[in-house]
Amino acid sequence: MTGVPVLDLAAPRERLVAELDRTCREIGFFQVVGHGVPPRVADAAWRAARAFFDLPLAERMAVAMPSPGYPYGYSPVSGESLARSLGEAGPADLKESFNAGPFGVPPGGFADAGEAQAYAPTPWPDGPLPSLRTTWRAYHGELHALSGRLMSLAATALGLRPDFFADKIDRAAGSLRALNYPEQPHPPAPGQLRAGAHTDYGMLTVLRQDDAPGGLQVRALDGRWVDVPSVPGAFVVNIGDLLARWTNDRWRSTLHRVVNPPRSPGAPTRRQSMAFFGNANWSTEVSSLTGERPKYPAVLAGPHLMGKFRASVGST
Ligand SMILES: O=C(O)CCC(=O)C(=O)O
Ligand SMILES: [Fe+2]
Repeated sequence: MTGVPVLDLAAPRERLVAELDRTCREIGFFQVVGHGVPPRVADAAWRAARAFFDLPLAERMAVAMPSPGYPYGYSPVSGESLARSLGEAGPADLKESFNAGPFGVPPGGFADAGEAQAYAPTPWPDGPLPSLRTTWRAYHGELHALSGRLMSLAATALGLRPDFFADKIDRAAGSLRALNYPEQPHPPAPGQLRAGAHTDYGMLTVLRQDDAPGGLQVRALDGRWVDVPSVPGAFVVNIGDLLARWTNDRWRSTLHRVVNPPRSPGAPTRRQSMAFFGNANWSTEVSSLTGERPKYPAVLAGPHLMGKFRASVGST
């Protein structure tokens, strides 16, 4: 398989799950159309994110992540190195982000302080941008529902009953992140990228991306970096480490990165993306569900994810 296929979620289920299994084994990425997320909900959240990044830095910093390792809020340019989550001493990424946690708290209290932190409040900007919170609430709800549908398809593709994951993701802290990759008036430092090569940590990531130069690339099985073109209205979906581990590596959590735009003066190169990170319930035990000899020891979903996140912000 060369490139990242586009799957139509409105296609017959049998064909869809066969294609899903194939692409998750071979490249771990696909794009989806026919997903049913209303464009006006997606566009409103997208525009609010752009307006947030257009605010003066002082106003963005007013909602900065309050401490290292705090999962939500604003992270300024060079505040994160995704390559560092893999233990590499990568230079800081040329991106800024705003990160929002879940919009409600699940019933029944938290298992431990880690789970409570996954539900920590998001520091929302007020005043100039009341719409960030309201538009993101609607978008978060849509993407939470879409990732539930994708997990049902995933279960079928893995030979499980369609609702296998339902009670393992129903109290998961899904988070929403908007990324802004600014213009690059000066050449980046050697090895410095918009986002360093990394894998995602959780179950599924559902990404909307701009059509701008300097975009997302995925590392194919043969080691080549493959562009993920912007398809209007589509979401890019990829498998995270936790789901790959759960499938005993039948499915791949693939390295990806965001490269710098070409240094062609005059052409606008600002790029935006929005990622929804779908997770599993904090206390769900993840151990091979393929029936083959497990390659990895069992882990609890939440603590495993939080450890990776902390490494990426250098707070371990
Ligand atoms: O901006 C993108 O296209 C990808 C961002 C990404 O991979 C991430 O935030 O995990
Ligand atoms: Fe990623």
